[in-house]
Amino acid sequence: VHRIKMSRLPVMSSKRLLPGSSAENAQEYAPAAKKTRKEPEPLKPFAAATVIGSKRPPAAATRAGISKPVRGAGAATVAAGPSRARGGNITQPVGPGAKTGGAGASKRKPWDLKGKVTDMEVRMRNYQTKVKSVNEENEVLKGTMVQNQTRVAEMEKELKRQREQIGTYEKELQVLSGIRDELETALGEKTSLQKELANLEGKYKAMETLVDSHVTELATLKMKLSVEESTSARLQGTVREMEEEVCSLKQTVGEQEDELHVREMERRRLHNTIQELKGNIRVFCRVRPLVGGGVSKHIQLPAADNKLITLAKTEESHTGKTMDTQRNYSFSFDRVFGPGASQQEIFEEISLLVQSALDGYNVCCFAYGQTGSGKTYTMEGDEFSDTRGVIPRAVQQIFRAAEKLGAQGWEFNFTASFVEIYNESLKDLLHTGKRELEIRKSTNNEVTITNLTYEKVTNEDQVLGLIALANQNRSTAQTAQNDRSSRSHSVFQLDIEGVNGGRDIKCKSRTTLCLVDLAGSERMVKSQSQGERFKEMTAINGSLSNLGIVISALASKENYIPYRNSKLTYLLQACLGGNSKTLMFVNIAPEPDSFGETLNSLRFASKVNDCVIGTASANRK
Ligand SMILES: Nc1ncnc2c1ncn2[C@@H]1O[C@H](COP(=O)(O)OP(=O)(O)OP(=O)(O)O)[C@@H](O)[C@H]1O
Repeated sequence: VHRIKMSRLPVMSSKRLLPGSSAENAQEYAPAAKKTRKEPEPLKPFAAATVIGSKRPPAAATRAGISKPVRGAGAATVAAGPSRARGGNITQPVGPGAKTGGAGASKRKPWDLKGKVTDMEVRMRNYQTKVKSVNEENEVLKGTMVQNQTRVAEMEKELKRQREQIGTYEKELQVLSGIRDELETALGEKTSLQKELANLEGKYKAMETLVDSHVTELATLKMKLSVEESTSARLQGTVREMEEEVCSLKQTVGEQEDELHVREMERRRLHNTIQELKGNIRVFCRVRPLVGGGVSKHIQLPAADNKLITLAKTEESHTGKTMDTQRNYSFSFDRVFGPGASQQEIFEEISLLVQSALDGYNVCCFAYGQTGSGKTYTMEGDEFSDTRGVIPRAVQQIFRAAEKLGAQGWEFNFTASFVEIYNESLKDLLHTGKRELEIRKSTNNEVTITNLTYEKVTNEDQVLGLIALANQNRSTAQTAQNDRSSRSHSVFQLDIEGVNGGRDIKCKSRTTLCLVDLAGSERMVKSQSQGERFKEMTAINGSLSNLGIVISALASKENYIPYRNSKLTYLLQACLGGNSKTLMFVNIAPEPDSFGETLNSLRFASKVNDCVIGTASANRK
């Protein structure tokens, strides 16, 4: 308030004051008037502070100056008023004094120079005091400035340190950011691991449940086991008893096996004796039924005897004066089968002979007779079980008997072959291509054919398959040449090799079961036979008559047996010798117009029947 009043004073006084003094007053107070309108300068407060409390510590003033310079200045300026007011002789004379002085100056008489000088001296002293105070303020400010400069230097140092610190922090921050990234990755991993853990925990729980159930099961099983163990202990006792029993039974079985073997050997001996008594070559006669049914008048088969057959022929009187005469031709064979005999009946008679093949004897069975007399039917038969012929039945019997003998320690190997002899040349019926076949005789008198298929067989079905193949190959050849099968011999051979290694005596046998379907035996009618037919007939007749010759040579124990005169006898020599059992079927056609051929066949068969070929001995080593 005082300052405002003071600032207005020079303005008012300028109009009133004398030119000389008013200029000084104007210079003195004009800045003060400006100061009230302008913002206070920064250093003012310090001056004011120094004036108000010069005894106050400079630090407080410094702090005030640094922190709030503008406001402080304001406060200091306001505070300066009273201090000046309290200054006594400055304010009093300037305020009221101004009024007074002004009034005094204006009231001083122009001549009152002394008064004016006094006023001027008062003013002068005021100014001096003010200058002194300003100088003191200046000194304080200088000190403060030095302090501030030191402070600024410190601050700069601090700033620099802070910056370095910031740099360090930034680096640390970078490191920390890296660590943060790692942490984030680790966190991600942690999350996935937590999930996995949760999953595993679930599984673990499931496993625990499973384990619990297994533990329960185990407990149950343990209980069962203990029960079983006690049962087992009981059973072990029983087993021991049974083992002892089995031991004694084994001993008994061994003894019985030995006995069985002795009996088996005895059976074989007796079987052979029976065969010998029956003759090593036997002839069965079989009469085919008439094609249209009915009974044949010229063939008589006495009902009481199944060994006789009589052919009756009525001869007309040439002159007509005498009665017609009847000639009977009677033949006796080991067995005669009438037209009603079944395939089964036929086989029963020869099954004993087939058994001989397993007992170590060569066996040969062949069918002789004119074309259409029933040779193929007898040997092969039809494919149905009831009408099956000798070959399939013999094969079945052989394999069944071999299986039974297997229980007594016998092991058998079988080899099958099927060959056709046509026009004195050989054909492999188990092979479709053409091959050069040659009959060879080894040093140990074994007869083999070079290039022939010898098929290893282990069961009946395999053999039947081979027979079917042979028939197929034979019928193919038949289509090329009419009625070829009637004009060729077919020879089925089953080589049997048996070993009994289980006993002290090693029994080994090698035999052949030979089943032959001969060519038609009808004689050659010279006028009708020409070219190929003539050649065929010559070959057939030659081989069949040589068969007869060989058999009678064997019967009369001649030194030389002409086996090599025909392929048939050469091939069958092992089965026709003294070491074999031979069965011949003579097949008869019942038609009257076959009378001549029938008589011829029966005569041939009768000759064979009369032969007694030496005693056969088993092929055992
Ligand atoms: N005992 C029989 N019972 C019924 N039918 C038979 C009998 N014997 C033969 N036959 C029939 O007579 C016909 C001629 O028989 P088969 O073919 O066996 O004579 P084959 O002597 O073998 O003649 P080939 O010399 O031409 O071969 C055939 O149809 C056959 O089925």
